[in-house]
Amino acid sequence: MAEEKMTRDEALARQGYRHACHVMLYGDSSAKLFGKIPIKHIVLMQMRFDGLLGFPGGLVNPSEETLEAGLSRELHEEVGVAVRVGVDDHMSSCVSSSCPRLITHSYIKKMTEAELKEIERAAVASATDHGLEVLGMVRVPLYFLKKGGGLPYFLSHSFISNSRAQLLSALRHCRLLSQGELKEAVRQAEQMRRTHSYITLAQPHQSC
Ligand SMILES: O=c1[nH]cnc2c1ncn2[C@@H]1O[C@H](COP(=O)(O)OP(=O)(O)O)[C@@H](O)[C@H]1O
Repeated sequence: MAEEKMTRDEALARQGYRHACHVMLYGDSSAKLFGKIPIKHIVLMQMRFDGLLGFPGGLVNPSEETLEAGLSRELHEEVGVAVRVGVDDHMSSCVSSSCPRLITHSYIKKMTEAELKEIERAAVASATDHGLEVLGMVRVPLYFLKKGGGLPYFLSHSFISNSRAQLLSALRHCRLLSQGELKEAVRQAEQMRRTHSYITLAQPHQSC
């Protein structure tokens, strides 16, 4: 089902909708996998309590706080350190195709490799949600290995709501991968789904 996109202001003007705000924290990296495959970028997602992948964030009530203040508060609970997200970090808003009367807001925030590593440490050491709502932060592999390893396999996992689409559009928007690489990763992921029936690709999940 196609998603209905809108600006942040249009979203806030909608009556009778709940708002969910999630952020892709990312940055550049000089690390190399096996000492030879450049990682190039760190992109953080998380394994949620329900076994689905998604971004850090949560529900925000705009009548009580701004979307960004609410997202920063949720982030603190999930990653254990204060990460300030602002209006400038907003990327897109759309009506959820899987949850009735929910608008999902997607944010992106670039950080240094050291800051991202600190978040990964704190997410285990001090985040109140660790081991409960959040089972762990995960890095998105942005490289391609033989037989679909790397990004294609990652994309064949199951994702909450529209987070898979949010990931793809954020990777495109930030130019972390080319349009051709993204198309190829999606193509391989779809092929895996067809050929390996034990892998289930994200269907709209009713987790509202
Ligand atoms: O990463 C995401 N991107 C887009 N929507 C998401 C993501 N994670 C969760 N959602 C949607 O937003 C709703 C609320 O998100 P979440 O479960 O993180 O909030 P909560 O911890 O405040 O309940 C979920 O029920 C789901 O429909």
